[in-house]
Amino acid sequence: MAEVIGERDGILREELLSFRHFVVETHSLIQKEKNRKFYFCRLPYQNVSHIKEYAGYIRDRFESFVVIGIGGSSLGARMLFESLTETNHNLKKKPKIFFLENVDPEKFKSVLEQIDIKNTCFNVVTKSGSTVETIANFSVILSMLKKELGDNYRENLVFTTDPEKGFLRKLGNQEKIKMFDVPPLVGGRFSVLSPVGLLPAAVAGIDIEELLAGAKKMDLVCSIEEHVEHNPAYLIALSHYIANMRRGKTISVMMPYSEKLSSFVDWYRQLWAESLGKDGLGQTPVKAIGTVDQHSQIQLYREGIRDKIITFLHIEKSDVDYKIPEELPEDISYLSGHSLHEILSKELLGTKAALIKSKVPNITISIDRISSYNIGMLIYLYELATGFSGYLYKINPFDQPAVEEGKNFTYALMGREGYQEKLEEFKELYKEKYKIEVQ
Ligand SMILES: O=P(O)(O)OC[C@H]1O[C@](O)(CO)[C@@H](O)[C@@H]1O
Repeated sequence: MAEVIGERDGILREELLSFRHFVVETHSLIQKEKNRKFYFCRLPYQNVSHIKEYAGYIRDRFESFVVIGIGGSSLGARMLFESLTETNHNLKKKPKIFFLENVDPEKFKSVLEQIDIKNTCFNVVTKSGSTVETIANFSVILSMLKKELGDNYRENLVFTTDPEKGFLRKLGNQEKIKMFDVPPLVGGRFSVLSPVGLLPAAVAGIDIEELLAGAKKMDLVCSIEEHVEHNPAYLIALSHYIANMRRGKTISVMMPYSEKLSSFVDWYRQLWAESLGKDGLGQTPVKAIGTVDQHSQIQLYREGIRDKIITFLHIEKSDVDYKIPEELPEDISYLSGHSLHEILSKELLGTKAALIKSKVPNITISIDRISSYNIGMLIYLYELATGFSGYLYKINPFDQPAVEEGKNFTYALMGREGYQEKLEEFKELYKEKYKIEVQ
């Protein structure tokens, strides 16, 4: 706040409160939109027994589980897996879980080397049913499965896709493959609490009901409280908006003091970037990890260009911890008897103090521990903050029109039917701009 870091960089309480009427109006619009644009708000209330049941079957039957998807069709599931299972899950537990996102042959090879394809369930996740990377990875796997298993290949597949539209749904219907629905009103980056994220999470042994309970709790907090200072989602949205539009903080750094929350930031990056980056507006989300990036980025954050607002994620208690011995040489005896997690927390406090001294705006979100419930709360918090931000920036946070152009050129280059005109446009562009003739 301005009272701590001054008015040039900090937010004035009056400034926040001046949005009071806007917040009340937007709050009631959001409540009305919960069966339409804000349908993701309904996901915490769904019945998940069918997901749990099928996940149970997969857990009993397969040694490995591979999610084939990209963007909103994988980041959420990966975030749940990496934050809520043991760090070395794949070394200790079954089924081992993998993610095939990119079309990078090296990555593909490394996954293949760690699985026995006959004992692996592949979850192909794509809302549109046609994303190039997903369909390409899937096609290679499909031919391998057919070679290994003949007609029984179907048993090793489960699709998560639109309930009616798209190539994958058509194929699933034809081939009688087990399928789960992506709710049509929920876009990829808001879909982690649907089967997109819940099936892989349940297969990994995560308590998905607790996850939804946390999201419900956050929905409750944010539904009854329309006062800007008491609604955490609106507070996050407004403080970022004011920092961006009135203080020039065009970059939002998210810095968890926890390696396990690294992919929470990957998920947040898509949510914030793809939802709000429109009409020349938005804020660039950046990942930093405490304490590691203290030794890499903090010089810039404190004394470099003043374009950042920083969110720290603090975990109060760690499920594991290691104590530093009492008997240490005098030079380092200040560490005696302390623990690793204690140092992590103190370094966060130290970094925060240093940023405050340099008048860098920052927010701290504390959770008592990394649990399904708390991650459910955080997911819902950021999804709602993003949806609310759409009203602040006066943009539609639920589409991604600018992503399509690159996809269309790729289709054209890959020779997809109906994209001949796009190919001509591509060739023309290269000729004109780069003086390169493309064949
Ligand atoms: O689920 P799909 O349709 O494969 O899309 C994957 C991702 O691709 C995007 O459309 C961007 O290209 C994201 O919005 C989406 O999450």
